[in-house]
Amino acid sequence: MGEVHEMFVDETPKVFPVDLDSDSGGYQTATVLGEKTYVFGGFDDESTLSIGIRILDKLTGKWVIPIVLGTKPSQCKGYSALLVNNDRILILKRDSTPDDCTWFLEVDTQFVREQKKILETEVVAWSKGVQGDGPKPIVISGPSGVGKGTLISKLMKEFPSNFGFSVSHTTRAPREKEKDGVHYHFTERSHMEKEIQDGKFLEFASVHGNLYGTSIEAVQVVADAGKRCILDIDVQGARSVKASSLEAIFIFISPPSFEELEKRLRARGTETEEQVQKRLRNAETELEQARSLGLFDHILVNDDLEMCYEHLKKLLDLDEIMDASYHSSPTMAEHPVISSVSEMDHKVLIHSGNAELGKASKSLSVLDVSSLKGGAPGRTRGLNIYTLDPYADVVQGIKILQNPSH
Ligand SMILES: Nc1ncnc2c1ncn2[C@@H]1O[C@H](COP(=O)(O)OP(=O)(O)OP(=O)(O)O)[C@@H](O)[C@H]1O
Ligand SMILES: Nc1nc2c(ncn2[C@@H]2O[C@H](COP(=O)(O)O)[C@@H](O)[C@H]2O)c(=O)[nH]1
Repeated sequence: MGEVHEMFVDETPKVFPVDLDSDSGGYQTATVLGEKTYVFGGFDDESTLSIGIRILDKLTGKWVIPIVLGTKPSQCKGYSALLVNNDRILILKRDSTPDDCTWFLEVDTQFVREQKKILETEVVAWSKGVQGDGPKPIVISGPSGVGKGTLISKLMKEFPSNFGFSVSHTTRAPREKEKDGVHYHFTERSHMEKEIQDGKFLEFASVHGNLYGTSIEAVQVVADAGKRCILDIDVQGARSVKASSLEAIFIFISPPSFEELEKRLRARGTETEEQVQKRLRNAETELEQARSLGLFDHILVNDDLEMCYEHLKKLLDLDEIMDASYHSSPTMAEHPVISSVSEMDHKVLIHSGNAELGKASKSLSVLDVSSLKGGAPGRTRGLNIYTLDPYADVVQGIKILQNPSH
């Protein structure tokens, strides 16, 4: 056995009730990170907890209501909260199903820091935990007319429950068969510019004379549906995503020749001659950038459509996706009654059990948070949870000391 660490298991939760003000309701918890204390909780009615958040800044002595990004967990009867990795608070919902039990409130992750800069105020972001290496979002780029949309449609049609399309915003006018909210969110430039300023976009770019962008919500909606997100964005957008906290796979679709690209773009018949010329000029730059930037993980040539589609499926490892644990959350008991959580060396010890049911109901799980991936917007992947013998003294290199007061 390797080195044995001592871990003191404190049966009292690492969260404490806070008396804020009378109208905020009963159960609240506080977690301290540096000069800030994150307080959340509060009952909506007598039995369920809705998680509202406020921050006490020790330096100013003032309470701040942060901007809360992401989809928050549904109401619950209680929760345990614990700061992990010094950048997010792990929330374990009590009496929840395993796939809705593990959440993170990101308070100082890369994504949150970026948003704080943009919004110039306090920001926190919710992210749901998923076990294992759930598949990454897919960014598909390539010149206009190369067939990105055609390939994505095929993928969504064949695997409707696996993939979800990130519906972008654009200031360009809708084409004849395009539907608002399905193909794009068609929007006024001034409105989109305001939303960009308000930090609602993960990325945006001026493409062929119009503004296009991926909102944080567009990505979140797909993750909330338990699906793998596909983004159809230009090379500038792909660069922004690469620089952001969204971990994705980057695929560039290339035409077999420039002549063929021109032919497809004209045959589609959706652009004016002037627009076609502009798109072709931009295609040259995009093709050049795809080769030189080292941004893309894969470059696929879309010559024969069926062949290209087969290659796409192969590189996305679709067989593996079918088995992937993307939909599953940590393997904890159904509706665990968590009695305490504590952390050491990126391992969170979770004691569950029901006092009324006695010893037999006790269980001890370890949640390894050492290699979390992704996060808001979307999902926190890479959770690893396993169950231990709650009465063992030494398990997996951790010496467990029971709290003498219990
Ligand atoms: N392999 C292929 N061979 C021949 N035609 C193709 C092939 N792939 C797509 N097309 C056709 O090319 C045209 C452009 O395809 P599509 O609209 O999917 O391109 P796109 O890359 O999504 O363009 P944009 O970026 O402008 O949205 C369509 O008419 C489509 O049917
Ligand atoms: N940077 C972004 N580019 C986007 C986004 N949505 C679409 N696009 C790209 O725009 C061009 C033109 O699209 P079209 O529908 O007008 O033909 C194409 O290359 C798309 O990939 C976005 O959100 N961000």
